[in-house]
Amino acid sequence: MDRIVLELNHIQKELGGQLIIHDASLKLAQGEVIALCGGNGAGKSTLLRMIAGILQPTAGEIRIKGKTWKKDRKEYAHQIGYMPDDYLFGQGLSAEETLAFWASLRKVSSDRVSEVLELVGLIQVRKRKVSSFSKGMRQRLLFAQALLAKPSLLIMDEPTNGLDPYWMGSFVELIRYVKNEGHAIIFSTHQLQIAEAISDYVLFLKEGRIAEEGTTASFIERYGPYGLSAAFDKLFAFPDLPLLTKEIRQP
Ligand SMILES: Nc1ncnc2c1ncn2[C@@H]1O[C@H](COP(=O)(O)OP(=O)(O)OP(=O)(O)O)[C@@H](O)[C@H]1O
Repeated sequence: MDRIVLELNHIQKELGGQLIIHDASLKLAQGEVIALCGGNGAGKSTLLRMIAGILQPTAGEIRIKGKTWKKDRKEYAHQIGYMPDDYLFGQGLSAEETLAFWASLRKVSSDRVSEVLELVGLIQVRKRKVSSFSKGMRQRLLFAQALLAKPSLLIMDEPTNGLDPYWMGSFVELIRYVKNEGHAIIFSTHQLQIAEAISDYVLFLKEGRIAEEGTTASFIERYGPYGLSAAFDKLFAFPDLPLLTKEIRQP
């Protein structure tokens, strides 16, 4: 059986007359997690939006379980759960009403709404208006909507942004659970410790190109015990600025 869920073949994206993504190729199988890392403006969100079908590549092809957005839009969209990096919620709705609305669009049962509210720890506050939620609570609600239809492919743009240490740890546990259920996951993050904790494979994007890639173990082999953060420093540090973080990290 073919376990490949997501396939990118030589993707390019031009925006505003500029090439934002140069040539990205990757494969992601069932039960695998890929972390997209890189500096600000590297192209992570653009790449994830293309996978989610929100943007179309200028060149190259994206397949999800063999389907393309162009030819099989419905089947393609059906496989995806997408958590954007920012979202403006309907201000008058409660958490439960918000999820129930998304669930009805995706023909998901109300039992599943309660299940995901429980998973992300919002069941007690489900009747509260989303407008009263903190950033971290809104992130958890966005995560819950992405999980609603038990997608084959979970796409998340900076999912741990705004989470406190408790929910950060819980998020790691949740992703491990979702991974063990056989879902494929691709997400972007600036938090290298999160990439290290949950991903099988890490891609560093720099100026729209895949600058480094490999398993976290392979980063340790190549860059020493600080693996991903040493790779990040090499790829993205400004040579004229002192690397204070390095000193802080030294025991
Ligand atoms: N609609 C657009 N028109 C022109 N340029 C764009 C557009 N959207 C994004 N860009 C540019 O594309 C580049 C990549 O942006 P993107 O948001 O994908 O980066 P990112 O890696 O997600 O960054 P960050 O970590 O800061 O969120 C940036 O230089 C950005 O200015």
